[in-house]
Amino acid sequence: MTDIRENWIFAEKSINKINSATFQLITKMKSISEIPVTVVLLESQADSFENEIKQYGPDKILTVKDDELDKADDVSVASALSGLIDKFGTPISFIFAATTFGRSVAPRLQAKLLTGLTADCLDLSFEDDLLVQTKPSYGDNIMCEIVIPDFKPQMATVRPNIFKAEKVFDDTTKIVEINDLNWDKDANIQITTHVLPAKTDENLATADRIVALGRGGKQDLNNANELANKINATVGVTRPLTDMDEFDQSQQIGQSGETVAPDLLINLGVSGSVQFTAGIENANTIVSVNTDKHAPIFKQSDYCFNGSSEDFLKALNKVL
Ligand SMILES: Cc1cc2nc3c(=O)[nH]c(=O)nc-3n(C[C@H](O)[C@H](O)[C@H](O)COP(=O)(O)OP(=O)(O)OC[C@H]3O[C@@H](n4cnc5c(N)ncnc54)[C@H](O)[C@@H]3O)c2cc1C
Repeated sequence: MTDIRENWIFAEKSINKINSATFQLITKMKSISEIPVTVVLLESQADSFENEIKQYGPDKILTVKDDELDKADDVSVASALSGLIDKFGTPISFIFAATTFGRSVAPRLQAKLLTGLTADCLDLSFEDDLLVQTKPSYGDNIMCEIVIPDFKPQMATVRPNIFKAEKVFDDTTKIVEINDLNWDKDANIQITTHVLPAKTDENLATADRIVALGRGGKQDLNNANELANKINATVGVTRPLTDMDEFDQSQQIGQSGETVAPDLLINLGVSGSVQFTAGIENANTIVSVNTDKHAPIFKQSDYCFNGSSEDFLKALNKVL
């Protein structure tokens, strides 16, 4: 297979829109790549998501138009991407968002291509053509830099909301349309319809304001809900609270939950473990409430209230 001097990004689609993590990856790759950045987009004949993607300034978009592939499952998508590499050559790197879909497609493609993949990266950089992939390890206590010197494409999945997406205002993106890609259809699975998850209005990853409850704040759920309603915030939790009936895993913030980037984050009874703080690095203003004045969360907070979450919530709800 021939090598091509390009870095590729997989454009992930949620229902009827491009996942914002794709735009974040384009901005990041454009800032570190000295060679062209190409976005791979699979879409139906009627769609034109390339118009949205090109606002973020990739050098090229490979648009595969195929109504069947648009509805394909992760096994078939991996097959199609492998077919695309057969057709155009092996890029230097191929990057996916570390979403549920990206985490499923990327390793399937890696196995087909017999190359290396680093999952769940927090940062990327290049040393010439070598992609340096930074990811947390040992319970997030250290950051590892991983490289794949001997195989291509160098593959990585990157957590959403680590990088900021920025639109650009030049119109130089080249769009290449492909209408004849061969791919193996997975005969075992047929996707007949896409259904939006029930809680799209409370999506933590894109929420502007979050009230986060920890073990020290769980008894104040009613007051916390009242505050969240008043300031139009989404409620998130630390991992231990996902064992309670009131919460589920989709509300968990942190290393094994959501990475969030709100304008305002209010932590109530959250100690500030590294696994939790790994998910809040891009929050803008952090307010934390804790009865322990030495709680680690205070080190990462802009405003600290050393006291009980009950006192804090009652006082704040009263003035709002
Ligand atoms: C592989 C792995 C992955 C993990 N992933 C995640 C993850 O994604 N997200 C996550 O959150 N955790 C994760 N964890 C768990 C993590 O290590 C911590 O156990 C967890 O974050 C602690 O949650 P907490 O802060 O709610 O509880 P605690 O650590 O028990 O802290 C409770 C805090 O509340 C304070 N407090 C007590 N009473 C009050 C009160 N009345 N008012 C105000 N403050 C009070 C206490 O002083 C304390 O600081 C993971 C662990 C592992 C091993």
